[in-house]
Amino acid sequence: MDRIAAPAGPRLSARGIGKSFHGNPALADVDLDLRGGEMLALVGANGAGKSTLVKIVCGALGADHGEIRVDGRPVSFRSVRDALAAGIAVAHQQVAIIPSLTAAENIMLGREPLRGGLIRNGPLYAEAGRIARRFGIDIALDRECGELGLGENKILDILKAMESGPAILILDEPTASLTLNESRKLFAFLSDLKAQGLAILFISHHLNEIFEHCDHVVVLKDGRKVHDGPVAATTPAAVVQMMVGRAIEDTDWSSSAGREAVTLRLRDVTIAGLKVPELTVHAGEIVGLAGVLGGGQTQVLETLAGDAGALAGRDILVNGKPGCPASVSEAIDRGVYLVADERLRKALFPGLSVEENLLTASLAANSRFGFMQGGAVAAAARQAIGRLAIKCAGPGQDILQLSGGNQQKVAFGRWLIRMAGAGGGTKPLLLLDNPTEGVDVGSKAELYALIRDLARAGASVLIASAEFPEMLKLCDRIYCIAHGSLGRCLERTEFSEERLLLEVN
Ligand SMILES: Nc1ncnc2c1ncn2[C@@H]1O[C@H](COP(=O)(O)OP(=O)(O)OP(=O)(O)O)[C@@H](O)[C@H]1O
Repeated sequence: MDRIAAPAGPRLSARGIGKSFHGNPALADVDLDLRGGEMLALVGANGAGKSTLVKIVCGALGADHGEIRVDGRPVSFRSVRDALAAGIAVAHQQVAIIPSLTAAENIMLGREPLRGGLIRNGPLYAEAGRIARRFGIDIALDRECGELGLGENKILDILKAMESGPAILILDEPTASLTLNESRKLFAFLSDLKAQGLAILFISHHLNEIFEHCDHVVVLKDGRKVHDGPVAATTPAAVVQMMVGRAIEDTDWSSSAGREAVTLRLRDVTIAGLKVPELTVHAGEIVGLAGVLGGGQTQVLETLAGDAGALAGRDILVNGKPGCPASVSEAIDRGVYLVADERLRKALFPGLSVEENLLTASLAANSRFGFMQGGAVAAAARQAIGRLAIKCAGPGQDILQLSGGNQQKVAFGRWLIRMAGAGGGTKPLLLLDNPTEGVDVGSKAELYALIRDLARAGASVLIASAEFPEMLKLCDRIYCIAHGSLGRCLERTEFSEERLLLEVN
């Protein structure tokens, strides 16, 4: 940990960094300075080049141009290991924690004290305890990580990254799926690390976090740096303007279409241990499910989308039809469309192109005698790419080459194409699980407008989001999950973040 003692100059300097992919520039001439004891926010719209810059700085990707210095000395990284040896550690968005191991075992993973080939538990717990105390962490070290909250797992993940004693820590969207309480714990931890002299590079789409916790902000737009200055010298509105080139209204996106027929009704059912005494959604309505992470919201949405087998119960109506769909294809035929969380694991097909991913739910509608109708297919994909402003080299690009936020838009676009193909007959029931994770503020507002317009045109929407402010903006009503049961349903007049937090804890 000695490396943390900060020198006067920047710990990390990048100069003139450039990178193109197949001739398309992702970064052009970017400079960045990061000092010890500073938390620097790197922001930009989806596809602006943030992850590419981080990958270059941490040795995962080579730059075409430019120079990186650590403590004033030029460095050349050929791997993440090289960057780690120079004192640069990264904690990625997805936590690399093994749920079946205890907190101590995860902290010590790969460097367990051994005797005769056997792990020595006493010294393992003693060393894990020493590390936890060193960073002021108060987590039960003998608990299995699967029983801990995501926020605690995120802190453990960062603790693991701290094991090499880095002077520079890079955090790529660390709060993307954390609730407010979990984010608070994480920021308290980061603030301690900063006080100890660590230099932190922080990527986030949450401007409130940046203005509350960061010292400096660098804005990227289309691969170029367009702003670099102290957070105290700017405003969220100015940063948004620089990122997306326009102001974003902070508005109410709820449908307020008036309640029509009930399209979704569950009464007295239990879904994966969560009691649901009653849940209703009307056509034209946007309804939220608020809970702590792992509260059962995902299981409710996946069950309704036919992804968890049949659901027994006498009073079940899903998109206007009795009973719960027993399979995903039955749900899709009923007009029940799920935008799943964890996009790369559940919502997208990693080996396929943007176009193929967009069309997977509409193959039948776009084929004739078993053959895909090339023209219709290409036109539908192009339209979705345009409507959602998906930044890609073209429809044939591999989905994995898109930035995270743009991948998320593809997961959404698939259902837009399906809805267009299905015509106006059956109105859809949209099930949205953290639908804007990793999406930038500008694109978020566009997705909110789209969801509201779909609801106003008669769709029913059920949404779960770790971002409570998102649900407060979008929903007409919100059900709160507490103590293993879907409980109180708040009307818009009762909405506030504090109230939601009180109801779900
Ligand atoms: N391996 C790759 N091959 C081709 N293009 C790529 C590759 N990696 C990134 N890109 C492109 O580089 C650009 C910048 O992407 P990057 O992931 O750095 O954006 P980002 O700012 O991190 O976006 P987000 O907020 O969505 O995560 C995008 O247009 C992306 O499609």
